[in-house]
Amino acid sequence: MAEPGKAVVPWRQWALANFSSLWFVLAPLASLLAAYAPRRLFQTYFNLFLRRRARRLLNAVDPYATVDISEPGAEVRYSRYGPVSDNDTTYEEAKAYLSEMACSQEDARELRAEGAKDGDGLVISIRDGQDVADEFRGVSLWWTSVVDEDVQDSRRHKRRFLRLTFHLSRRRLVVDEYLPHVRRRGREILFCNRRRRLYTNNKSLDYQYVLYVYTTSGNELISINSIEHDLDFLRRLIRPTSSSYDYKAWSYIDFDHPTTFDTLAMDLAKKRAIMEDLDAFRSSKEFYRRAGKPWKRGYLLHGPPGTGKSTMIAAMANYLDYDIYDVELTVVNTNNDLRKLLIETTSKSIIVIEDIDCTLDLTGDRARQRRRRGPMNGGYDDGRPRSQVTLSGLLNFIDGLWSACGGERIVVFTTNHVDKLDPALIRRGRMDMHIEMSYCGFEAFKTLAKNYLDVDEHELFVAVEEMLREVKLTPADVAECLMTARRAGSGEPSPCLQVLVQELQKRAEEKAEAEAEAKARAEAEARAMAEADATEMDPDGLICDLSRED
Ligand SMILES: Nc1ncnc2c1ncn2[C@@H]1O[C@H](COP(=O)(O)OP(=O)(O)OP(=O)(O)O)[C@@H](O)[C@H]1O
Ligand SMILES: [Mg+2]
Repeated sequence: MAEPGKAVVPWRQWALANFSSLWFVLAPLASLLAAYAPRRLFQTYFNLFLRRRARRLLNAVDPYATVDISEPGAEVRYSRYGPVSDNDTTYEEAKAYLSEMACSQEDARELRAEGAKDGDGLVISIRDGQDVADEFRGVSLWWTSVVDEDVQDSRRHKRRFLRLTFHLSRRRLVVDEYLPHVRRRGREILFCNRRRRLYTNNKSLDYQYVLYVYTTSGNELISINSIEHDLDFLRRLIRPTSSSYDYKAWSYIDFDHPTTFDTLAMDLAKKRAIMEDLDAFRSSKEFYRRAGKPWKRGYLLHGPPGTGKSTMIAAMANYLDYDIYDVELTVVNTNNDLRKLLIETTSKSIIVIEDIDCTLDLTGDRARQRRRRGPMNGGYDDGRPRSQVTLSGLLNFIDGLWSACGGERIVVFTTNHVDKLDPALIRRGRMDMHIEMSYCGFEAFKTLAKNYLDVDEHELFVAVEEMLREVKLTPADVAECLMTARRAGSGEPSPCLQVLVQELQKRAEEKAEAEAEAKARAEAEARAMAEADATEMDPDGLICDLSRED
């Protein structure tokens, strides 16, 4: 309502009267709208409509898509513990795949060669900017090596990519089938070209735990290495110091053992059975998957010292072309450390625990283990923390849930005293095949004679065969005899075999003496027992012998 005394001004009149002031407000707004709205409209329109159309148009002109596989390590990634190594192996796998292709294609003429990481070989790859064509299920694909100089990086880091170009309509085939095929084949090539390794575990970290105690005077650093309190509780509060970040669980050297199954001296039927078993294992990936079993197999090698248990492991590794992980249990602190070791092993490997009966207290007396260890830590042996690895930890190591990761692993235990081991440790399913490595038989001897003297037949063989039936000599002993004459300068087989025959004769005599002694001792004992029985039954000698006439 209008106020009394004041004329009613229509809004138009009011607007005209205030036009100049309104103009000042509206003009900038209008110009802003004029400038902004079309661009916004265009962008929306472009995004919704034109871009899609443009892409279609582009696809019609250029119907090819690309996938880049970049060299690892181009970007340094950081975790909260510091820089982390790039474990993506796709680039290396694709490079190995291309290397094989480049070597087999006549068109690929401009190649690059780099020294292989393992071994003396060269890795051939395509030169930057060069193309190599491939065909997969009738579809053509092209690979190019591309170098991208990262100008933002002050060190002008060169990033290399392997670029795969393919027709857009084949995208699913490339992603779902071709690239996995490239990785698989690349892995196989890398595996064949690599030098095999013999790993051994490093001593578990003695964590230098630190505890920050917040006090009124500031933070104090307290080392609690030897605190006899509930370490488990403290471990939840604290983290290991930074020295543990670069800790490596395994160290390795190139594995270059010359033993093969041909040079391994043992009963031929037994040897063949082992080789067939290994063959069956290697080719049974699908079977294990179907049967719901992790792809691994356990072998227990038992027998006296010097019968070739360690030699057998080398022969297995050479036969299967696997790496060896030699676990030294005494330097593994806890079951958890043991699990971590397992996780860091690769597939196609043999995990070995030698002399399992001697390494830890892993015999069946689990109650004694518990008493010895106490609830928290294993105490100390010679000032070093005693390993807390338990039988159950080891059982889990062999066939717990973690053991299934990776697949294609062989576990080998060796022992001189199979009877000392907990039956749970060596039951079938854990140690699937029990192999007894025994004293040297004639067949094993013939293998050693071939290895050391390069002879298949000799007149002394008959004598050796006869004596080996009587005398127990380990293959290590036989090998030593055959080597003795060689060391003395004779390369001829006869002197070497003579040494062996003499050794066998000596052992046969010792055996006969020992047997005679044992027999005499047994007879003496039997006589003593008979006399003692007689005295017990007739302490006063009253019973007379009626058969006697006087
Ligand atoms: N069966 C075998 N075939 C060929 N060589 C053998 C055989 N057994 C032993 N040798 C020879 O004897 C040496 C010792 O053998 P090896 O270390 O394999 O015995 P082992 O059974 O592992 O003994 P230990 O129980 O003491 O560990 C080997 O270096 C090898 O030269
Ligand atoms: Mg051994």
